Amino acid sequence: MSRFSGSTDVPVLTADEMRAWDSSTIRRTGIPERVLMETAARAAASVVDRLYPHGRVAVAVGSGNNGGDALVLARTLAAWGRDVIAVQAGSRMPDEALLHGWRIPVVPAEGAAEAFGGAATIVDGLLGTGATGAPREAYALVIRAMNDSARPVVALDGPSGVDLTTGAAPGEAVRAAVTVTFGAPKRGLLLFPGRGLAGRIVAVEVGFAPREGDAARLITPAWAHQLLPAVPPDAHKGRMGRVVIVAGRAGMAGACVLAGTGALRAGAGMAVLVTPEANRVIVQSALPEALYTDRDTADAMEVQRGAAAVVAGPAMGTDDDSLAFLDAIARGSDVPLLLDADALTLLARDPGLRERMDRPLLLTPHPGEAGRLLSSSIKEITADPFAAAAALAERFRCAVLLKGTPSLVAETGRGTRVNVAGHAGLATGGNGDVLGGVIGALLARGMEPADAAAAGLYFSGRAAELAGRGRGLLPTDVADVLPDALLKVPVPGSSLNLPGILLDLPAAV
Ligand SMILES: NC(=O)C1=CN([C@@H]2O[C@H](COP(=O)(O)OP(=O)(O)OC[C@H]3O[C@@H](n4cnc5c(N)ncnc54)[C@H](O)[C@@H]3O)[C@@H](O)[C@H]2O)[C@@H](O)CC1
Ligand SMILES: Nc1ncnc2c1ncn2[C@@H]1O[C@H](COP(=O)(O)OP(=O)(O)O)[C@@H](O)[C@H]1O
Ligand SMILES: [K+]
Repeated sequence: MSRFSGSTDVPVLTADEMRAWDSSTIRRTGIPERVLMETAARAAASVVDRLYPHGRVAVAVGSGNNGGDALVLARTLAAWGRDVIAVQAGSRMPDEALLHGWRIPVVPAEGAAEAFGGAATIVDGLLGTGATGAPREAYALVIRAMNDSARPVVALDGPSGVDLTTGAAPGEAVRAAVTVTFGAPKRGLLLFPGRGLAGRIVAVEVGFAPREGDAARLITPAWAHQLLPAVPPDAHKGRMGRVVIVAGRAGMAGACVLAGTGALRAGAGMAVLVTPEANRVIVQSALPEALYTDRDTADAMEVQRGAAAVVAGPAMGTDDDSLAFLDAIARGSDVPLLLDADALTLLARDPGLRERMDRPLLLTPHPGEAGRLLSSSIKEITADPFAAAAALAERFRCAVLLKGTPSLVAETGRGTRVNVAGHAGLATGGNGDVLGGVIGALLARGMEPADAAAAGLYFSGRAAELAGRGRGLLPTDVADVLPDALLKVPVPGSSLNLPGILLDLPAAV
């Protein structure tokens, strides 16, 4: 289960942004680089000592500052009484003065396999944010020895060989059990394959200045809960938001039921399901709390009267009749509109739909739908989802929730929000429908589209974590647990029980 500090603000940075933040902190605050390194390495030493308290620690040392962190960590653990050995991968060691006179045995890269074989735990201090391209030969040799050793590896800042901006691994890459990352999680740790290679991700605070500007940020529990509008004690159904859901062509009633359930479980005052007559008996039996409207005879303006938000698309169909109805819906009101699934395919076919509507808009594509909207391939979308989400937001002048691992929320002029709540048990058809309903309810409570999208992702992901059914999780389970996710702010802190942990994310399995 993901664990966070109480902070509302945890940036997610590219390697370049990290370096810029580094140097601006040093320039503005006068803190010496050595102090940042000392703080980072001591935090990592605490994690290593807490998780792996017994046996020898072999520390792989690169020639840059990531190697400097490794030397400080090695010296710190030695001073704490641990048995430590270093493996030198670069042609030179970082400044020996970092060892403060502690004598740590050092072996060359060729001795890595033996050194790792004789250790209980390995620390990867080869490459961090300064790496470019695939690890060169001596580094690759050490990385292979690490991965072959069957010992747990703790990576400093990131697993060496992973591009900390893109998550790509162009050559040999460390498979870490744990990554201790400094100051903020790096974007490349949250994107696959980097996410898979990083193992458990522990982000530690190391003394940076507050982060300004529009960098990407994590969707944290504290942030999501603080956004939720309070429920007035004298609430009535009219004030809690009426959500209109256009979903489910004939024979596809499930999408409509799931979206409606998501909306009501997330606290909507009323859900109106607009779906063909053929689905009526099913949706009314499955969700008697919702109102039913026959899509084939509905007037698009009339059906949106009194609505606070509209969700359109899940399994609604992509034929000409569906496009005509979507067009009428889009033009028929000015309350926030969420377009998902088939509505996105229709929008890709008729992008002019955007110009014909005048209302706050949120698109929630998966990479396939995003590819159709941007006329690019799924591969291009997933290679740089941050860029794809931003391009969609720009192109359609709206908020965009791009689904994936991780799912992202972008809007022009705002920092992208990154969701890390949830797990692969959500990869089941129907979870997108529940999510659409949840976001619809949040929109109906007056939240901004990008905020509603980000909060919807967090609360659905958190519900999936709380439901605890692993890969057997059903979308209805997620909906059932949603009220608990919405009610309870998780207690800050991680099982490491150390101060200064910003994020503690379990390994992706
Ligand atoms: N500067 C600071 O204030 C802080 C930096 N920190 C650490 O410093 C790291 C960044 O340090 P650097 O900028 O020195 O960069 P790195 O240590 O990540 O890497 C640069 C070194 O690796 C070599 N190198 C680059 N690509 C390579 C490749 N493909 N194969 C083999 N060698 C390669 C370079 O020639 C250089 O010697 C961070 O990841 C973090 O671990 C931390 O100490 C926290 C504070
Ligand atoms: N491995 C995963 N980890 C976290 N969230 C996931 C994972 N797989 C899917 N999800 C989430 O589940 C939802 C599935 O949505 P979608 O692909 O539209 O499904 P469908 O339309 O079939 O219901 C999205 O919010 C997605 O981000
Ligand atoms: K590293």
